[in-house]
Amino acid sequence: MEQIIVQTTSEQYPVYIGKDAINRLPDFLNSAGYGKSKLLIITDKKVASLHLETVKMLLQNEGFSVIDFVVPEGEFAKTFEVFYQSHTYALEAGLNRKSLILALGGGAVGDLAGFVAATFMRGVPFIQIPTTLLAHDSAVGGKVAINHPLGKNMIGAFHQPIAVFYDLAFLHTLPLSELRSGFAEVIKHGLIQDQTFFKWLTENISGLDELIDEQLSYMILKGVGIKAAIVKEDEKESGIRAFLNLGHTLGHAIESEMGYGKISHGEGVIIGTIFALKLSMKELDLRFDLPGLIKWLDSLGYRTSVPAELNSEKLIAVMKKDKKTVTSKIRFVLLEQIGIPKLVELSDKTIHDVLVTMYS
Ligand SMILES: NC(=O)c1ccc[n+]([C@@H]2O[C@H](COP(=O)([O-])OP(=O)(O)OC[C@H]3O[C@@H](n4cnc5c(N)ncnc54)[C@H](O)[C@@H]3O)[C@@H](O)[C@H]2O)c1
Ligand SMILES: O=C(O)C(=O)C[C@@H](O)[C@H](O)[C@H](O)COP(=O)(O)O
Ligand SMILES: [Zn+2]
Repeated sequence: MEQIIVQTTSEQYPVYIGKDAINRLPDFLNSAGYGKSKLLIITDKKVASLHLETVKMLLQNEGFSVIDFVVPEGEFAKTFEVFYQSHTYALEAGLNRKSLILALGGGAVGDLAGFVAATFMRGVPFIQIPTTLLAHDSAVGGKVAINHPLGKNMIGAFHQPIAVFYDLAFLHTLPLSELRSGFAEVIKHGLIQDQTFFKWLTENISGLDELIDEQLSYMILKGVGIKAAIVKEDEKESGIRAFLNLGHTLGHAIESEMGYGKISHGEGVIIGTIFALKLSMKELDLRFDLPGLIKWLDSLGYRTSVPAELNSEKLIAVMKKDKKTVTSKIRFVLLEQIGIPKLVELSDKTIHDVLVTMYS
């Protein structure tokens, strides 16, 4: 069992990572003073069918009072409607300010449940119990949100969990497509902060269907470590936290233009990352074997070009609403070198000229 402490300006919390990490939950709750609290597990339909019973039984056997609210899978959970329904359920079930919310699932469940926790009676504590590879990123750092038709994660808050229990056994039921989505954020963490780790990934990961626990655990520890270090310096994205957005400017625009849930978050991020690397080579003289990277990504089953049905002008218009953008120019995370990111504002013409090369 590994433990990483996340320290922000105002909060400090543990991330337990490993097999059987979930077994630590009852003791944690008792020692943190939640022994008598009503616990609300928010999870999605798929995760409920696979893992809800395990978590509920663990808590009920130790005498906790636990209820659950099951939401639709994926981006369908990150809507106003489901957000509202979650609040209605919590109110009707008699949750109060001493209650605690547990997010059991991937990033979509974590983002929704965290935002419900951030807003229920002006804020109650919550715990992340990630069940996807992607959630090594989403469960740490306190960004919680739902989507708006005009943009990804547009309605949200910063609300740190009080703990994260990352039990690798939950990941054994993940389909290949979800491992692929999650691995995109692992690659991102290497690219923005750790050249050696990025090189290790390209040299050691040749198929996502054959990942073993040791590799998963190594990647999660690295990713959480990188994220925790960035969030420690800049909890609310006034500076370096924006580097965690590598590939997301175009990635989010692709997700919202295709319709949330039509392409996974990670697949959008990979296309956005290739775009950011092309821009970096043009604007910052980044020296990088992009054909080699694309070949590797292709072999892992990623889409590496912008879907043909998406209009480049419309994508640029959507990117203008990106949260990083504060002037008329869109702001991108680019790389001066692998491991050395930089925020750069670019003209529409520069963006357009490179974007049109992103169609196959
Ligand atoms: N808050 C953040 O910092 C942050 C960071 C990265 C991504 N995100 C958000 O996270 C979301 C994507 O995360 P995700 O892919 O983990 O989300 P997800 O919750 O949508 O999970 C993906 C799919 O996998 C299924 N699933 C989850 N765990 C499973 C398991 N153990 N076995 C089988 N199936 C399982 C879910 O039912 C769902 O269908 C996006 O909305 C993205 O915007 C947030
Ligand atoms: O934690 C962060 O900061 C990130 O940017 C992590 C991203 O992987 C994640 O997708 C995040 O939700 C994007 O945030 P947003 O502010 O661009 O919506
Ligand atoms: Zn992301």
